[in-house]
Amino acid sequence: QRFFFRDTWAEVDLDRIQNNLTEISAHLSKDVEIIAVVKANAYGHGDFQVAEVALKAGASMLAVAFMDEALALREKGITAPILVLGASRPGDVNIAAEAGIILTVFQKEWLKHAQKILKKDAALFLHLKIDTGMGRLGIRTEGELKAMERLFEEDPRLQLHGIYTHFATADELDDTYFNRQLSLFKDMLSIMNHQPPVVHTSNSAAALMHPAARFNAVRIGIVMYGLAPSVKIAPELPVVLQEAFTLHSRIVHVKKLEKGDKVSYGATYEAPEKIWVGTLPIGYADGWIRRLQGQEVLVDGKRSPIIGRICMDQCMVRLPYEVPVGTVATLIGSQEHESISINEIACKLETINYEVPCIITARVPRLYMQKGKLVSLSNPLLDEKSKY
Ligand SMILES: Cc1ncc(COP(=O)(O)O)c(CNc2conc2O)c1O
Repeated sequence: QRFFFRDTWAEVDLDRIQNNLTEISAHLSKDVEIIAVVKANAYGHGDFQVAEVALKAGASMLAVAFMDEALALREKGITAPILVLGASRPGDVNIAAEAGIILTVFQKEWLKHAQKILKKDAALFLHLKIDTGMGRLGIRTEGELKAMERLFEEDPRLQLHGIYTHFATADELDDTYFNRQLSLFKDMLSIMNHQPPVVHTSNSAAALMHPAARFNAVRIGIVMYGLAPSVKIAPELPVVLQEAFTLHSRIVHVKKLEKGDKVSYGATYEAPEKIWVGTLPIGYADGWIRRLQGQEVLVDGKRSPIIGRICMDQCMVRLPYEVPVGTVATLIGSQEHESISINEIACKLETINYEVPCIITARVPRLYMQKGKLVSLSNPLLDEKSKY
């Protein structure tokens, strides 16, 4: 395993990401564009690698959370349009304009400040965000909309390229609140002098469960990674998804404990009988947080519980029997007939599946697989310039 020196790694199956996206776009009508949401390092999967695959699979645009993520993709060679979904500073608009990055706007003052900063020949592409009930970012009144529209009409440097909103409950079975948001958005659209080129409201759940909300582009994140937007709608999804992210480590130490022997900080775990114990080089600084004590990992196809407190860089598991040092442990993924899904980890952590791949930190290298082969690897600790 060259280019990383600690035997813990994540594997990202790029074929699965491509297939998920192909499945989804086949389900949508062909006049609906896909905006691939690759923020937060593509939900922990690798922003550049996922962006490449998503664009190849037909996405026409990428979306990220803030400008740094957009500029990072540009520096890695991505030339496709990138929409920044979050807030940005008016002072940075020239950088965005020059890098062909589309910003989200939702305050008239921001727009007026940007006008003062923008170079005279700049072209700044903007998507106007409407807050129809998410309560996060966006204009909320028709008055704000008309005032902003006037600013766009009077200044050719400001290109109103899109308008969008975000649903708070698209992944729930009850669509009352969803329908209220959708109709508010349509009301706002209806008072505009003319509709911008790109109109989008849907995240994964809305794109798959609410065809009436598609307009001419959808913002696809979680289902591209093969994960369901929520446990509730998982059984209703009209496409088959394949999880793309797995997590593995190799046992670095094996020992037999006698009844009463202790394991890890606080000596909180006491061997109930003679047991075999393995040590894994993964801990809470890798995002494998302490709450995961007791979670099972797969060793030799058997579910093996993490015993004692999880340390910063290591944790211990109770082995089914003696296995050789170097045996692979699968923390997320499958071995033989057993599998541990991201959803199982999310349940153990009392969180949602989105959070799990996001919290696996950068010091866990990502290995990219295509057609079963390792095609690239990202290890921010030892990047391309490293001599190792
Ligand atoms: C504005 C916006 N559009 C689209 C998406 C993609 O959603 P999906 O992954 O469900 O398809 C997100 C994800 N935003 C978040 C996902 O988790 N927390 C968030 O704020 C978003 O914030």
